[in-house]
Amino acid sequence: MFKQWKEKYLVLTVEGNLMVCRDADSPPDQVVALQSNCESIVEGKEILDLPRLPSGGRRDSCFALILPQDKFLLLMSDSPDECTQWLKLLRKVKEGVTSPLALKRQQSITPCITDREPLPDVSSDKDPSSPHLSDKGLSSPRVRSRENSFRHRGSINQRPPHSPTVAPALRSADCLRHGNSSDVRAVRAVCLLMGGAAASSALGYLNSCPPASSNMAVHAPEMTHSTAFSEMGGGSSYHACSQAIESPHFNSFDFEGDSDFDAFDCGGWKRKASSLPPGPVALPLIGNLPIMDKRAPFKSFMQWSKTYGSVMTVYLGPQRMVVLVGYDTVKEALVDHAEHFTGRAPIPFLINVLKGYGLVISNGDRWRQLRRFTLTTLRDFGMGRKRMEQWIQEESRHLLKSFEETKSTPFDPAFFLSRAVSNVICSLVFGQRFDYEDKNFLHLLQIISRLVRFISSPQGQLYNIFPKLMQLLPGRHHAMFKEIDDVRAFVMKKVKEHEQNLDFSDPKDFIDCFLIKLKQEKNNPDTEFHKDNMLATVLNLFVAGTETTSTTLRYALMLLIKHPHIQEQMQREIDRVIGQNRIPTMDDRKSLPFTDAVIHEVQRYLDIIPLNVPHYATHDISFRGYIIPKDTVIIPMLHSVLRDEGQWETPWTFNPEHFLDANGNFKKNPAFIPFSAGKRACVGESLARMELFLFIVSLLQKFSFSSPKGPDGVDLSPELSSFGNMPRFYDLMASPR
Ligand code: HEM
Repeated sequence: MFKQWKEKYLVLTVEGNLMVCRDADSPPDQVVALQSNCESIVEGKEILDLPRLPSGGRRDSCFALILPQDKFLLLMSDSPDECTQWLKLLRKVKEGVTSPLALKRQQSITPCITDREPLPDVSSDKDPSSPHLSDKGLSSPRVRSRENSFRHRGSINQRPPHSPTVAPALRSADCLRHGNSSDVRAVRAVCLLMGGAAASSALGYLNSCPPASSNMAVHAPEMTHSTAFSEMGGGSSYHACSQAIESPHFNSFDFEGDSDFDAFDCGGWKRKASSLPPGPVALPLIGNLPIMDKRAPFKSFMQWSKTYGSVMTVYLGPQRMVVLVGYDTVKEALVDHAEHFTGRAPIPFLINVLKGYGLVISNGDRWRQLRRFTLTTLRDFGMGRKRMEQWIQEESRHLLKSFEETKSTPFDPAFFLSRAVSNVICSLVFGQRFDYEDKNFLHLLQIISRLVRFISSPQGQLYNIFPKLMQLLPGRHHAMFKEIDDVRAFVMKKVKEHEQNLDFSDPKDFIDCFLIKLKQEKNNPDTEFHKDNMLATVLNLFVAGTETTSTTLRYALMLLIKHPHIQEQMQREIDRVIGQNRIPTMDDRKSLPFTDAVIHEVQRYLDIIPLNVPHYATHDISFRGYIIPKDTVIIPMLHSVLRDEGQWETPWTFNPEHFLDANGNFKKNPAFIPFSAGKRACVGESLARMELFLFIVSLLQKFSFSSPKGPDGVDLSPELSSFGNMPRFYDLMASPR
């Protein structure tokens, strides 16, 4: 399994063999014949899936030797400069431009980093472009302990470390490491990535292994410090200059004797069971469910990641999942390696509801076609633009009126808010808004709310884990599926109406555009523009465009009631910039930094989709030294980013200062990703952000919000916390200002 970067000693022999040693005194763990056994040498910037670097490590300090059979040796030097010099030297030797023997002849050959004090002649002759040994390396305790070293005990190196005259009995005089000390060019090298697919590469090579062995789990007891060379399958046979180098074979070695196989023949990055990220022990069929917090799985994931790290394997029932934790990891996956992390997991409940179609749950070409079309069409209809702003301003007017009608009496704001928010997406998709008194509209909104709550309930999660079983058992999911049929019937009715009234030269909304596309593509056998995808994508937009934004608004008001001083500060800012009468616009946002910061902080603190919408490995993915096998569900955990202690000053507190600089100006934070990130990120982000800003500013301009139970009576803890963090229902009072 992948463990960590480790410091290793590299020794370049005059024969052009690069020996990888544990330390100055150990026999080589691996030998690479540069000219015959190294296919190429690549720089860090060319390595696509460079595993996570240790603190202070740099991509441009890394390089890899590509070996036969998809194996490679990944190395990192202390600095980019040193790396460049290593590359120069190794390439020269590999390409035969500089013969190692010529190197030997140049007393100044470098890297001149010995495991003893520098020789007097070295510095004077030294090639200025050569890597240097840091002082730290010279005084390394490992170096100084050589008197007790393995080599010293063995029969090979009987001479004092500095004696240039003692010819070692069992060494080749041409070995830079073991030859005449004036030739010694043992190098304190570099960090070497140990373990896992990433490191495995050629590390297993040792001629002391029985050549026939292909066992992946061969211990190398002969490699321990207490073993003499002579015990290693024959005296000098370990030596880089020996015959066996010509016919290398690869095996697994547990270099540390801790049963954690640092290196094994894994064929490059290819998957082996042991290259899966670590995670808690899982039971057959039920996986980690018995130890998981069913009401808030993300809490268990956070807890486990303290033990298993930021990339871990978890089993939700029989389903293997890889959970990505923390800003660095999630960003690296979704943004830096977007092409690998864009897949969507099959979500049984949604597949059932959507009959397998539509943007949200699709992959491959279907997803690409639908996503491009959806984004373009939403933009054409003004998403993120002036036209959309006007629709939201218009809807705000209706919302304010409906609040006014409550006459400062307590009411549950949930459906007031969802009617307003939904009408914005309805204008885009259906080309119409619905009256707040429209009973059918309210019925649909209630179903959508129940649907999202159901997915976030333990029962909904159970359906997604054991769909076939749950289908056979009685339960709320059956009622849920029936209710969703009502929403589907509504959408179908709207599609029919659109078909009857369609004007090809003047599309009025998303459905019109889809119908036109459908006609244009009717002779294209590969088209994804058909009725099933249309129905499902319209359902996606209707549901996603309604519930997330309205729940965020509901939670925003809850937080403002809980923190009246923040509410008052926002009102003061709004009064100063906009006044009480002018309709708020998006242009006002830059003049309302405090308000903007509060809205961002509401989203961060609410953390509405803590686990993200699950992603999927549609192929084997190599990531940070692990292999995420095809068909693994991937959870790029938004909660872990929005609460990342390295990114936020007070991650567990509602604190608008997170988005303000010392001068009170709005300050961005890259870890603000409630809409996720990368190619699969929310398509409605700009619409949702516009709605949140315009609705909240309009409401605060006209009302003050309070709770009949006072600020302390507001319970911010979510009622449900699996797929979504669902805030509790509550009553508020809207008092006109
Ligand atoms: C506060 C409001 C919203 C939040 C927090 C939110 C969040 C998210 C998140 C986390 C995802 C999953 C991204 C991923 O898989 O990496 C997503 C996907 C999606 N969202 Fe939103 N969303 C919001 C509003 C909206 C709105 C208004 C719409 C409608 C226009 C919308 C439509 C979608 C769609 C269609 C997807 C699926 C995209 C795909 O699979 O390619 N969302 N959203």
